[in-house]
Amino acid sequence: MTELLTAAQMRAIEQAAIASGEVTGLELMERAGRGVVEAIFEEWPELKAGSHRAVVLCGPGNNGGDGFVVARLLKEWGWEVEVFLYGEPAKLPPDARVNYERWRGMGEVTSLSFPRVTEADVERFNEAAYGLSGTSLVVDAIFGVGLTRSIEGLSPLFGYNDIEVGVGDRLTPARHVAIDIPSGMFADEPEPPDYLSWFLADLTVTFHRMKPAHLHSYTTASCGNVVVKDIGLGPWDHIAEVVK
Ligand SMILES: NC(=O)C1=CN([C@@H]2O[C@H](COP(=O)(O)OP(=O)(O)OC[C@H]3O[C@@H](n4cnc5c(N)ncnc54)[C@H](O)[C@@H]3O)[C@@H](O)[C@H]2O)[C@H](O)CC1
Ligand SMILES: [K+]
Repeated sequence: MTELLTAAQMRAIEQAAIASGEVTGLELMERAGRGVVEAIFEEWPELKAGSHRAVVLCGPGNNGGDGFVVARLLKEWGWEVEVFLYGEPAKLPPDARVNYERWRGMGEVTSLSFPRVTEADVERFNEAAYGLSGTSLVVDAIFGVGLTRSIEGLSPLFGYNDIEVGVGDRLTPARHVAIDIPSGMFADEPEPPDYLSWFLADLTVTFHRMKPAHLHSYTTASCGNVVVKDIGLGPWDHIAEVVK
């Protein structure tokens, strides 16, 4: 079955799987994070060797939770990883909080002011992600299928996608990976809000099945290459049929 799922259908499938007692939200989050790292190395095999640097930008919900898992896994792989949080640790949902704490056991988190980022935040983030620090990968784990409101207030943070990365004197654009969907897009809408025209991902890793947002291509496709990773929700797929 390959048709698209809405955010509500995805949530219903996830809740049914968890309610069955056969899997926990935390296990799903771990599988999601592993799927993202797998997709990164499939997309860019050159990143499997040598030491690399990633900047992970986590948001206030479980999409951010996936980001903390990805940060931990890349660090375990030997990468240098810098993590930013747009959100409040105390208000993270339980599974994201567990992964926040697991990450904190091995690395720092730079908090951005919330809910409105400051110019200083943008400077700090751009320097980490696009200064001469040789960042090879930027992971967008701010918002996923739970985005409910416009994020225009965050747009300064996203202006970065056309800044090239200085690695020595060789400028190479950092690779942008979006977890689940590029932040700012609404899962059920194939067209992004117009203020999002500047945000492009090179790779979007989503879970279980594609959502309407993944069909979107904005001049150059804003999701980039979309990869669907199985996180073991197949047995509950039929739940989608009873959700509007
Ligand atoms: N469905 C699954 O099987 C799995 C999903 N995973 C990941 O979880 C996210 C969905 O997480 P959720 O917490 O529902 O939402 P988000 O993380 O996308 O963020 C929404 C979060 O932020 C708040 N919010 C919404 N809009 C705004 C705004 N404009 N400004 C500030 N804050 C905003 C909102 O209230 C929420 O709290 C999914 O995408 C996956 O990445 C699991 O990890 C794996 C299984
Ligand atoms: K995202």
